[in-house]
Amino acid sequence: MLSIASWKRPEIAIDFGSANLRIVRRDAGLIFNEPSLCCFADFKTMPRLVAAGTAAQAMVDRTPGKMTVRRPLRRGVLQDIHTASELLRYAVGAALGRRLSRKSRALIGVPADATQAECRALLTAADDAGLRAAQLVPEPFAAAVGAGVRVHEPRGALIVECGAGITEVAVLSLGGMCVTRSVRVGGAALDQAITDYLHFEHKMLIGRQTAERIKKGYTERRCRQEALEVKGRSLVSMGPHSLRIDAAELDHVIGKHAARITETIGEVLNGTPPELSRDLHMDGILLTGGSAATPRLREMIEQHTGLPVKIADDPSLCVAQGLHRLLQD
Ligand SMILES: Nc1ncnc2c1ncn2[C@@H]1O[C@H](COP(=O)(O)OP(=O)(O)OP(=O)(O)O)[C@@H](O)[C@H]1O
Repeated sequence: MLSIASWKRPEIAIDFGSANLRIVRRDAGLIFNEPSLCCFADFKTMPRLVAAGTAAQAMVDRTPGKMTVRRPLRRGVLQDIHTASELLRYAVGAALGRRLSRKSRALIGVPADATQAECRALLTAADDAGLRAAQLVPEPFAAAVGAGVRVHEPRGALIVECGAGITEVAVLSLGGMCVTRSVRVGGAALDQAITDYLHFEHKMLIGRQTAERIKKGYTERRCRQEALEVKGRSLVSMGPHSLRIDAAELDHVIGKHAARITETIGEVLNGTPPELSRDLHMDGILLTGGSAATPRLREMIEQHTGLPVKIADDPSLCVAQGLHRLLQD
């Protein structure tokens, strides 16, 4: 990873997530925020981009045989360089216009524990998309900056960046990361757990977008303990079907998912030097990322660690906002 201080000022920064791609410009802030998706025709033979971002999301699980919707990242890391460079080219073009995009230098967020091969793949995709000399920034660091943590002070701060594909836990102090761990689960794994639960317990098939809608609906209704209506296909009658599920049923699914995250936080706390631990006891834990709002996650972290837990303002935008501040430094 290159040092930010050695960088000739980049003009844009990219939060390239498993679920969403966000671009910020130094002088204008957030200028692009769309799903990380591309739809191709004839992907295996001669791939042709049909749609990207929001337009591609409308096509998920609705494509005919010749078309396929692809995600460039899975579990926080790049899996498909071609799709990634197509999406970056589309996003940078949409955000900046074609002429400008070809000359742009960029800062790109990357998981703190990404391997060298994963970092190289991301840089190759950026280069293929026409971006010059991209520089990588660890996402938990960017998230902390975006959430307003004074990262350069000699004081420990514990950040849990809860994304769609990966959850990263980091203790920061003096402008660096002292202890980091990640677990390759996030909001997408929770959507899958909800899908599996309905399949096995209610004999009902639902799509990925429905699972995500159920999760978000549950976030809103849980405090009122309201039941949720779910629509899908019955595995018994094989036809369209709807049913009502109680918030308590989803509590159980979410509890199992959140346990993997609390375990990772426990490992980080166990590996944190005593002076930093003292700071964490006073300041608690800060949750960032779109999945920070997941019900029970905050409660379970509080119960498991005994530390106070806060959710950042606009948690899903913390990485992008942090990258924006780093562009201005
Ligand atoms: N209100 C909500 N309740 C629960 N989950 C939510 C809510 N809003 C968004 N999410 C989830 O947040 C995730 C997206 O968060 P974010 O944009 O931070 O991820 P990302 O940066 O694309 O992923 P990653 O960093 O893991 O690669 C999705 O899984 C989405 O379902």
